[in-house]
Amino acid sequence: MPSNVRVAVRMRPLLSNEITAGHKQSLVDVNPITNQISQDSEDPSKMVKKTFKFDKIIDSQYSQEEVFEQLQIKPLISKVIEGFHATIFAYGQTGSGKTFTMEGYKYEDAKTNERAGKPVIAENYNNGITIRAIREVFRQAEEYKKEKHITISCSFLQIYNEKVFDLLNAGLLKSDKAKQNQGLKIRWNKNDQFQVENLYVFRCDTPEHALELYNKGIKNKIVASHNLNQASSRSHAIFTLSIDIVDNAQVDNIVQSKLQLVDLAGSERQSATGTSGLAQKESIDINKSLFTLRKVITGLAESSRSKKGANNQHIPYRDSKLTCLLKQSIGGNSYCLMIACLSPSDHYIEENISTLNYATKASYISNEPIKNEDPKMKMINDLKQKVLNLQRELAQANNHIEFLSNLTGQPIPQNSQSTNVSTLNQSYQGDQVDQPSMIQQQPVSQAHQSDNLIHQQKQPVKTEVITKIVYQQQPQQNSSGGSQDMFNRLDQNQLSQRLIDSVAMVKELMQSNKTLRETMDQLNEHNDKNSNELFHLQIENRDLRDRIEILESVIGSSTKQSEFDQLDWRDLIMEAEEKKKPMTSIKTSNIAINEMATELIATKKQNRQLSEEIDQIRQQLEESHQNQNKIIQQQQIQQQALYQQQQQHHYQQQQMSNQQQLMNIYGAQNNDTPQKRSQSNGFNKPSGGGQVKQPQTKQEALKLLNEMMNKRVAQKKH
Ligand SMILES: Nc1ncnc2c1ncn2[C@@H]1O[C@H](COP(=O)(O)OP(=O)(O)OP(=O)(O)O)[C@@H](O)[C@H]1O
Repeated sequence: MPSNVRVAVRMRPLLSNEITAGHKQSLVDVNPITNQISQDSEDPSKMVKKTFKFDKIIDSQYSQEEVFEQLQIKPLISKVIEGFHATIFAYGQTGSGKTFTMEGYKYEDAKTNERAGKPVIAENYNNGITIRAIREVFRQAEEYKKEKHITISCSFLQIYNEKVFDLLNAGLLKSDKAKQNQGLKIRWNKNDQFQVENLYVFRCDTPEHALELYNKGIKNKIVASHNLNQASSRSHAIFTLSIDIVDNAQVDNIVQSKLQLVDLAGSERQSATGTSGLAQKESIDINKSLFTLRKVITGLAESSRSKKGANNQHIPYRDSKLTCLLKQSIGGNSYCLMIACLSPSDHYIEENISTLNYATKASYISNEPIKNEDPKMKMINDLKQKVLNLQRELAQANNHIEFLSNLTGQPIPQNSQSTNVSTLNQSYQGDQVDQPSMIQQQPVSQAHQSDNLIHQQKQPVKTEVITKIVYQQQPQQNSSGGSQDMFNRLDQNQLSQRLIDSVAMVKELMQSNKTLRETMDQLNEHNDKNSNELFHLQIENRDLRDRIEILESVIGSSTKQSEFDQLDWRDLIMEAEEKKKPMTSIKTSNIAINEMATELIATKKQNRQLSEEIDQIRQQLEESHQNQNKIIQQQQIQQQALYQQQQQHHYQQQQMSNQQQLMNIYGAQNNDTPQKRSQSNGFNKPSGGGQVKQPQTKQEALKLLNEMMNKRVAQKKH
């Protein structure tokens, strides 16, 4: 049965900081009795009031508990326990109270509770819809315990800048990883649903466990918003409770449903955020999801209102991650509740009107909630029904052949005898299909055939030829009451022609039956193969994720190399496994743990050997460095000695050249030929003819030269 998106509006009180900043209560008229809300026009000069009507209007006086009651969330959860999907989402501008409505609790309080060893999220009047809904789901599941076996799991994700982040996979939200993180992929699965790949899903046996996970996700949301420089108002958070329901009376009857609780990003317009140009483009990208959501709401509302119907209009679900994930909720097969949040401040009249407009559009959207049977079981049941129908048709056809054969006195064809039908039936015994009583009949006498035909007439007979025969024979039976009379009246040629037609048709029927059975077998085989493959892949995937998580927690807890070396790997893995245990539905087997432990111990050994080798190489390197240094020192000493020798040599040469000059000068004074000077060493004979002392040092030579110069000057003067 179609069900429109239910829309409620919640107006929060004026906040103290808004009063301080001079905000005033806008002229908004909220009427929870008539469920009408009237908001002033955006342009005060026009003095026009816009009035909207919704399923529920909640003013600022309502407590969180009253909101939960008034929005009839308990009956909605009953639908989820029956097997229907449901979504509750909060929409509105930043600061309008979406998070307060959905979360409500203070994360700081949860931290204090955790430290005190208390349940992290305690009962509190401020608790929002998500927390109350989690408790209610578990309460109702407990109520149905005798009739149904219910398993509850949860997941928590965030969409920011068109990337999907797993809020229950803390490893990927660390600062460096969060920035590189390309986000999880969304795929279209065989059940006609969008599904987030590799999203952690935890089985929860108690509401406390689910709340613990919810709180963990909120904590990770805060961490991620810090690491991604993102404000909470720019990301969408979706907490999902998945519920598997098995009917105790009919174990084949497996139903899977989910409850999505969504806190959307702030829906303020670009003009209100004051961004322009590049910043505006970035802002649009960040909120592409919200932009597309509005397009989807508008498209669905228009097609609901137009006579054409939704099928004729393209709804751009695929344009954003958020709308992909909300496809079933908005215009799909879920029950849906939208909570439009408003601020009473006169600064936000325009935003409020925009929110109310979209809320109105959403209220036109019509969903078609369906019970979500397990697709595999549904297919098996459909196929069983098909087999049953085919068996009926075949049995009817065989009865006709018998009847016609008896009429003409021909032997009954082998493949149409009832014994064959029975054999065919036996092949389905394993499926536990109730066989129609008619199929089990042995060949009946001719006199009973007419009764049988009347009985068959009540069955859904699809083949044209059988219907024709039944119609033709019925008046004859009524008028004459005997088949022999009818035989007499019918032309024998006509009869045999009909018989041939009937046999051909029956053959055709049997052939199509066979083909159908083969197709069904192939389908079943294919289905089994796929399920098997999927199952193995899921196990492999889960194992890998478990392994990654364990390794991450082990490596994360040992940052120093020395600590790392001293770790008892087996203990650590067991410890990490133990921590993870209550959160995951499937435990890693002991064998796998042992294998991992052995692998890690081997790696550790190799690490040690490598470190020893590195140490040896390092030592050898140091020794060779020392040798090198010694050689360099020796070379330096040798170089210095060489340099000194060169200096000495240079000095001697200089001295010699000085002496040579002196000798030249001296030689010139005495008119000596260079030969003579060199022979007599230039200093043997003074000009006065007396014996002159040969100068031994430079000073003596200079002194001598001075004396000679003085003498010469004196001679010239004279
Ligand atoms: N019904 C309410 N009663 C009292 N205080 C409220 C109510 N609703 C919201 N508030 C307060 O208003 C402030 C803004 O609310 P909230 O953070 O829930 O807005 P929001 O729409 O989720 O914003 P954002 O889009 O930035 O996440 C908070 O301080 C919150 O405590």
